[in-house]
Amino acid sequence: MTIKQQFIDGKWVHSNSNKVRNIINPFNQEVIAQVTESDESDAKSAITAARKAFDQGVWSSTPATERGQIVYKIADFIARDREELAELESLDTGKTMEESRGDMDDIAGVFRYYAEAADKDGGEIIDSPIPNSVSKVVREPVGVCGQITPWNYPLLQASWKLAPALAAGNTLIMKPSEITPLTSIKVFELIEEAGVPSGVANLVLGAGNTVGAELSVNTDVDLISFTGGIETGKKIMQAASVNVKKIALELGGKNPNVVFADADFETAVDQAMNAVFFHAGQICSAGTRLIIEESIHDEFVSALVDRVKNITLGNGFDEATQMGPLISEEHLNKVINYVEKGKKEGATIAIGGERPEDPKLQDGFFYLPTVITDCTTDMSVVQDEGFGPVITVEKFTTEEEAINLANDSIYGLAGGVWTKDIAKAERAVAKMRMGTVWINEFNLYFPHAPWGGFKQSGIGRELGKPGLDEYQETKHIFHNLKPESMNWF
Ligand SMILES: NC(=O)c1ccc[n+]([C@@H]2O[C@H](COP(=O)([O-])OP(=O)(O)OC[C@H]3O[C@@H](n4cnc5c(N)ncnc54)[C@H](O)[C@@H]3O)[C@@H](O)[C@H]2O)c1
Ligand SMILES: C[N+](C)(C)CC=O
Repeated sequence: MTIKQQFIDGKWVHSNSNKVRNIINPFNQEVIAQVTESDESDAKSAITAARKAFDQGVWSSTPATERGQIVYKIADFIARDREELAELESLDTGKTMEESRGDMDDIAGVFRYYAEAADKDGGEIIDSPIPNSVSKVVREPVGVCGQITPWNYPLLQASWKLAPALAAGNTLIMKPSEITPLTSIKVFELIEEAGVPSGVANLVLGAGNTVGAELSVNTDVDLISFTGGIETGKKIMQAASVNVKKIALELGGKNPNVVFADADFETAVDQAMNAVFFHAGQICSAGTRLIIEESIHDEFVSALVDRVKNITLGNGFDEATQMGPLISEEHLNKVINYVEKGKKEGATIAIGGERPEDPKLQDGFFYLPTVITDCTTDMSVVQDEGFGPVITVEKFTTEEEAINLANDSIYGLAGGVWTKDIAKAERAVAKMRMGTVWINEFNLYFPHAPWGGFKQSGIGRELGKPGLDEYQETKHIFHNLKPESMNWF
């Protein structure tokens, strides 16, 4: 098996340690690839390359239109290699091919969006209050950017960082999750093919506490953009303080899905399932907290349970599969413990709550889609991010109670409301403390609209114009057209 390499200063190279990591298919635990395992010294080499490339101005002084054209080429190559990329993503994460193909389309869309945005900001002229002067504002790249991504949407989360950083003229070092690096490696081949100059985009592969920690603490890095868990986010924030790096954090969520009695019942049931069982619930914005109006609670739970019985678990490459495995044994154990804790706290397992018995699924990290009822807001299953195919159900009787339940969380990533009453929907979302709120929808995102969290779900925004702003410094240029002595001293 060829050992996949890191990409530093325009070259594919082995790590200094020469150590190798096996990459595992979560469906059957087969080794699907071997990658070089970077360490701090590799991260330092990549940072040096990115620093040099930035300081030489090779990319930042390339006209924005030209940068946009190169970023557009990356989008075209992703579209061209869609099937290969989707296969790598499904092998690596266990998600279905349909999901992976959808991800690749979204990813190409993100590169296109930022390619087009690259030359659209000509700065602005300020109406200066000082006579005989010109006051203008320009946007410049931040500098050297460290980018750290998680395993659940490996290339999608990478694209939200790579595309705006490149479009804005930065240099970067990306570190994908050590367990799902395959699509990121492939996209760096496409970045090279598109003609991004050497040293501008660098890829290191390896563990968070070595490579990721070096990116966070190194004073030659100007910005660190991280997507992942809240505890890692806190460590990165602390490390980044050493040189007051700019930080962008996309962290976890425990996302409420509020269903009022007047909602379109069938659609709300169907979408409540999509909200949580897509990618086996391993989605930051999964609608894991179902909050149902009491008058329809029993009927809703019963309809949900009936449909959950029919979810087909299996290999992501099998067209019949609706839900794949969890990412790893370690993560499976976390989900098992999370549900067991809920049981001890008095919640009821309406369906699921264990591993499947099907002999064909025993080599994979599968967990049954699970509905937990009799939940109260103080329970850990309601408050903690389980990150598995598990939905908890709470009841409410008044609009105010529904909103209070929805907001009762340290997180504030996303949430949804289902009702036919337009005024009620608008009242509800106005009070929900989350970065994204959906009315009669769940889990939708697109490149044009910003994404990010209130409260402990993060700092900053990705996607949309704010996603580009993260990678830009704002500079005010004041030009005195009639300089005169002040005669103050
Ligand atoms: N808000 C969002 O948009 C969003 C999107 C996807 C995932 N997530 C969150 O990601 C989490 C799941 O991902 P995960 O388990 O890979 O998260 P994680 O925090 O364990 O790891 C994420 C990345 O951080 C690296 N890392 C680990 N320790 C580090 C350290 N000390 N310093 C620097 N880097 C370090 C890892 O190697 C990995 O690349 C969930 O909480 C999920 O909600 C959030
Ligand atoms: C941001 N999103 C929804 C694509 C993936 C979250 O895990």
